[in-house]
Amino acid sequence: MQRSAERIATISAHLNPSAYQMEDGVGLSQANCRAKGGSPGFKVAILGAAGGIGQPLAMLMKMNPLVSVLHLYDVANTPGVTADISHMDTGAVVRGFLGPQQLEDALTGMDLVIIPAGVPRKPGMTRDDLFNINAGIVKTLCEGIAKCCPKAIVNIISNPVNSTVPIAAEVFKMAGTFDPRRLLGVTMLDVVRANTFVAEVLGLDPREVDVPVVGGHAGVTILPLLSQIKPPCSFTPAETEYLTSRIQNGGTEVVEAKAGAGSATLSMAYAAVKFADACLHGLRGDASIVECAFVSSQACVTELPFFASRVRLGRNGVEEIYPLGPLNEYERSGLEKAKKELATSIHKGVTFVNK
Ligand SMILES: NC(=O)C1=CN([C@@H]2O[C@H](COP(=O)(O)OP(=O)(O)OC[C@H]3O[C@@H](n4cnc5c(N)ncnc54)[C@H](O)[C@@H]3O)[C@@H](O)[C@H]2O)C=CC1
Ligand SMILES: O=C([O-])CC(=O)C(=O)O
Repeated sequence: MQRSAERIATISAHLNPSAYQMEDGVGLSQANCRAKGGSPGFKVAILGAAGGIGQPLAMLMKMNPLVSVLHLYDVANTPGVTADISHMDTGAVVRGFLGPQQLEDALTGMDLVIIPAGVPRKPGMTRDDLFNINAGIVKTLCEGIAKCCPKAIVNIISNPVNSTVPIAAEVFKMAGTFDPRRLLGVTMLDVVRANTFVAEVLGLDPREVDVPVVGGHAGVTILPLLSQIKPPCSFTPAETEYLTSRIQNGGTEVVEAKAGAGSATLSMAYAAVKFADACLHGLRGDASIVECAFVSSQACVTELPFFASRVRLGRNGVEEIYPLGPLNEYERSGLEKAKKELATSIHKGVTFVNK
C-alpha cells in the first residue's frame, strides 16, 4: 500500500513538481520545502513541449531570467521532460501537464503561450501538406487559450503558419477574445537563416547583420528584403538570386538533410526563444523591441489581412506595424508572387474554422 502511494506521489511530482507530497509523512516533501517559487517574472506555457522543437525550447526558456513559471504541455511524454528540465538550477518553476484533461490547468494564468504542437514535414512534402493534421490541433489549443488565458500573447510555430495563424484568429473571434496585437506567427527562423547566409556571403559576423524578412513562412511567401539590410550592402544579381532562393528553401534544406527524421528543431528552438524573449521584453515595457512576425496586419501593409512585417513589440504585444519601405524591382516581383500564395493559404485557414 505504502509503496503504491509513493509511486503515485512520484508520478504526480513528475507531472507537477509543486504537487509532490509523501503520503506517510516520512522525509521532507516538496510541498513542505521552504522555497515556494513565485519569483517576479512572466508565466509561459509551451504546447507541444515534448517534441523535437518543444524540448530544446523548454530548456532554453528555463534559462530565461524573465520567466518565473514554465508550463510544459503535450499529449505524450511530458512527465519525463518536466522532471528532467525541472532539475536545472535556474529561477523558473517548471510544471508538466499531460493530455487534453490537463490543458486548462496548463493555460490558466499564462502571459505567453508558445505553440510548436503538430506534425513536421518529411522529404517531398510542402508545409501545406501538414494542414489536415495541424489545423485541428491548433484550433483545439486556441479554444483552450480563449477560455483560460484570453489576454496571453500567443506565438504560433506549428505549420503551415500562413494558415494556422488565421485559424487562431478565427477561433479567438468566435470566442469574442480576438486582439490582433496578441497573436503572432513565428517567422524568426527565416530572419535567423537570412542573417546567417548573408553574413557568409559578405564575410561578416552574423550577429552584425539584420535582414528584414516579410510576407509569410513558406516558399515564395518568404521575402527577404536584401535592399534593406543592416549594415547597408549591395549584392550582384547572382548573389541576390542565390540568397533569396537559399532563404526561401532553408526549411527544405533541413528536411532533406534529416531524411525523414523531421524538420528544423534546434535552430527553430533558438529562433523561438529569441522571439519569445523579444515578446517578454516588450511585455516588460522595454523600448524599441522590433522583430519580424506574421501578424494580422488589418490590410495596412498590403491588401491581405495577414502579412509578416517588422513590428514593434510592447506591453500589449504588437504596438506598431512598419510599412514595407522602398522595394527594388526584384523584391516587387517577389512580393506579387508571395501575395498570391498567401491569399490562398489565409483563405484556407479562415474557411477551416467557419466551415
Ligand atoms: N514556424 C517555423 O519556423 C517552424 C515550424 N515548425 C513546425 O513546428 C511543428 C512541430 O515540429 P517538431 O517539434 O519538429 O515536431 P515533433 O513531432 O517532434 O513534435 C511535435 C509535438 O507536438 C505534440 N502534439 C501533437 N498533438 C498535440 C496536441 N493536440 N496538443 C499538444 N501537443 C501535441 C506531439 O506529441 C509532439 O511532442 C511542425 O508543425 C513543424 O512544421 C518547424 C520548424 C520551423
Ligand atoms: O520546413 C519545415 O517544414 C519547417 C519549417 O517551417 C522551417 O524549417 O522553416
